[in-house]
Amino acid sequence: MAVISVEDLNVAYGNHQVITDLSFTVNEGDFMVVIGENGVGKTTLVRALLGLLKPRSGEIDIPANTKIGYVPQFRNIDEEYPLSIRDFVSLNSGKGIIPWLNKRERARVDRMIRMTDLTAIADRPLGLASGGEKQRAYLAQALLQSPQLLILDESTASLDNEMKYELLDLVTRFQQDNLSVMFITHDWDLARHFGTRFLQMKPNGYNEGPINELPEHEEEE
Ligand SMILES: Nc1ncnc2c1ncn2[C@@H]1O[C@H](COP(=O)(O)OP(=O)(O)OP(=O)(O)O)[C@@H](O)[C@H]1O
Repeated sequence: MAVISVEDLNVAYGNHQVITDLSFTVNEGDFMVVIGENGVGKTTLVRALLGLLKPRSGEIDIPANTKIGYVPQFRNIDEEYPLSIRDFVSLNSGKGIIPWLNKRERARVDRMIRMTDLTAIADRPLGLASGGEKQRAYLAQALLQSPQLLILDESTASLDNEMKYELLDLVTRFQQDNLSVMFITHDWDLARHFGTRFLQMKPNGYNEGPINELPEHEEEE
């Protein structure tokens, strides 16, 4: 079953056409890698999928019961950021932060913190966490609502290589709960390692297919 299907999508900023006649589908259980060079329109696509940008034309079809979790590009959080990791994850409960959560909601937050290996540091301010810990906190926050689709927007860009693999390994653990993933990247090694399907965005068109059909990486003109 499709969790997102896109047909003939066109997105522009004023006169600057960024996405032209793009069609693709993400099905249940896919780890869809969206790959392409800088400036090709990957983030623009994500913004359109999240409803933050109105397409010029085309269809974005997301079934009514599909929730989307979103892990943004890594942003450095100020050391003085006051919320603890647990409070930061709780922000996505729709109820504000602990202690106003009920017992069930609190148990849910704790479970998510456990599943992202953050239990030992859950009371530490997020601002003092390492890059990888911050990413896991974003992941826990995004997964708190049990989304059917998780969009990771270059979330690994500022992590070192080992941490990138760790974070995505963790994401694949959640896939066993029928989570579909859309991973936006320009890292070809990560794409091949974790992807089951790919959408390649190029200045002159798009390719979609199973990951074993992802072409060799060539520098684009
Ligand atoms: N708000 C905006 N107004 C005008 N042009 C924009 C805006 N945001 C992005 N663009 C342009 O749209 C094009 C696509 O940008 P986008 O950020 O979607 O690319 P990307 O593939 O995500 O790039 P990167 O890999 O560098 O993050 C670029 O030429 C960019 O300069």
